[in-house]
Amino acid sequence: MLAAELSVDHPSSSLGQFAEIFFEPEEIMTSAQAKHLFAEQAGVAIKETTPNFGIGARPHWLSVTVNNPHEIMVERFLSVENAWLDDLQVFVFYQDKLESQFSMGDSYPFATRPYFSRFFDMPIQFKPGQTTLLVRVATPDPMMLPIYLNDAAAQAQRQEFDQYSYGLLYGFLAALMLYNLMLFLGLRSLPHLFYTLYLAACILCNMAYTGHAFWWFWPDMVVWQKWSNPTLMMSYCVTGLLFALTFLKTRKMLPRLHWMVSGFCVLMVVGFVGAFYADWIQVALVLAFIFILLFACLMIVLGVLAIKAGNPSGRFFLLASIVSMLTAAVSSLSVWGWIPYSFWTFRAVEAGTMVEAVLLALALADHFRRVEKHKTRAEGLARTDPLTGIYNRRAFYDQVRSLWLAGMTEGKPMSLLLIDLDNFKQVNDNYGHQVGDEVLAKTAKVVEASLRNEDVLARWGGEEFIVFMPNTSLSDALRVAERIRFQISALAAQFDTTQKMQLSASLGVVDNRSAADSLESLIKAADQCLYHAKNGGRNCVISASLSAV
Ligand SMILES: Nc1nc2c(ncn2[C@@H]2O[C@H](COP(=O)(O)OP(=O)(O)OP(=O)(O)O)[C@@H](O)[C@H]2O)c(=O)[nH]1
Repeated sequence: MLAAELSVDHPSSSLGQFAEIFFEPEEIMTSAQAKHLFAEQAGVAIKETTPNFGIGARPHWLSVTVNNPHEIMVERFLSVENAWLDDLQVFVFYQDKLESQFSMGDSYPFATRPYFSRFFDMPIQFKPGQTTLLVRVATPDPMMLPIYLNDAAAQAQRQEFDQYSYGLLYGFLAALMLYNLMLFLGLRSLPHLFYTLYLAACILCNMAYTGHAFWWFWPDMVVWQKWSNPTLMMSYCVTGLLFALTFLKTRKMLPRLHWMVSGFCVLMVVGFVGAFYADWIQVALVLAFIFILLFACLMIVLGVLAIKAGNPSGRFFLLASIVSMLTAAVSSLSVWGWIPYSFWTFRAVEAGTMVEAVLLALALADHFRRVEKHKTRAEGLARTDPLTGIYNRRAFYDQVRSLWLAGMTEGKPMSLLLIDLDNFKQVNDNYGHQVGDEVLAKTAKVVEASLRNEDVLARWGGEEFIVFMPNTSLSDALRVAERIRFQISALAAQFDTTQKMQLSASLGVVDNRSAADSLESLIKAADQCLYHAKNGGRNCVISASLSAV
């Protein structure tokens, strides 16, 4: 015997370091032939906690000798914690006699398993003394063999942790997925749809390779079970890239890369569909693994180039992709046997998926916030006069219409002022257009300073301003108008010009009682007053019911 024997008294023992191993020659062997070969020392001790023979390995046989030092029979669970093996046979020999045997794997319906679990678990009775376990594994998938012998308590503990941790993972991803679906339905934005699909593919892909999906969703569909892993891996990559392309707006910002990535996706999918129809599962698996590897690299390249092209949301995206790639690399390398397999290295990708999902959700939120900010700014700009910073004509109507209607309904007094700078053409001609602009901006400031918060001031045209004053009688409005006229005249002193500046304004003032039954007619009446003020010699206030003040 090359390997040490294992005692039943070590719960959660990993079988790898107690196993001898050989790979099966061309023809399928019986358990008796295999046992004979092991007896002739054809096996080698592997001394690794988790034996790993990579993708497409030939069927392997393992032999482990288990010692029960007690005088009574004890029960232990043999647990092969790899959910994707196609064919697993376990033979239990006691004193050279075959006591029991188990056949299971992805190529058998789930119901044939001796114990309902996502892994390959089986209860084994160990009689006093030595028992030999022979295990035969055949699968085109990565042949990684974390095999444990657990007592009932350790088995229950492992299962409990397994269930809680996957409950947390699926619950978290499903909640995020539904939330993004709602956002898509509400906002109709494609990145939210593809992110939802990406999360769905991510959950399903994880459920497939962890064996949950076979157990819960398709326990009798052995052919689909065989194809589910590579198919869902492909779906994961395709939806992830669709999300990246739409989210990073590559079609507009990085068109060449956009078409290259899209073409690559199509090529991979066509290749995969071909392999599916030809029933080349190994080709499909290799394609899926290559796609996953390139997918991780592409996501990082897309993130970097998007940031370079000036897309600020690319930062969260890049961070998410780096986390995802690093953790996926740890898990993949442990599955392929390039770094030691352990619970943590295998499940690193799941922790990475959760972090990635949060970062991508943040990326979407950041993108949404930027779009909203841009929209609000654009809306603000569309409503603001750029020179003076006050409302423009359109915004004036938007603001005042509802105030006017409310005032009319409640029978409140409302007044309106039209202010026009006098001989403004001369200001431009004498001091230049730039000084003219400054005069306009300062006029807006002094008028604004003379008003209450509820009054609405806007630039009505070139050198003309309008003020709507809710809850204001004509006499109050006249007082304000007069103050404004005075302050505009005083503005001239603020300009240090060689030739003393002459500045004044004419104002037309009306109220709803004396002048109008609609906002338009109120403005028209104020305009007429202004016309009279200009004709009357300028630098004065004319109201609808009063003569010049
Ligand atoms: N600097 C500057 N000038 C402007 C702006 N908008 C309009 N103007 C000028 O304002 C002047 C208005 O001229 P007019 O309509 O003849 O009026 P006015 O010279 O003020 O004469 P009255 O209104 O009759 O007192 C024109 O010369 C326009 O070029 C602007 O945004 N900046």
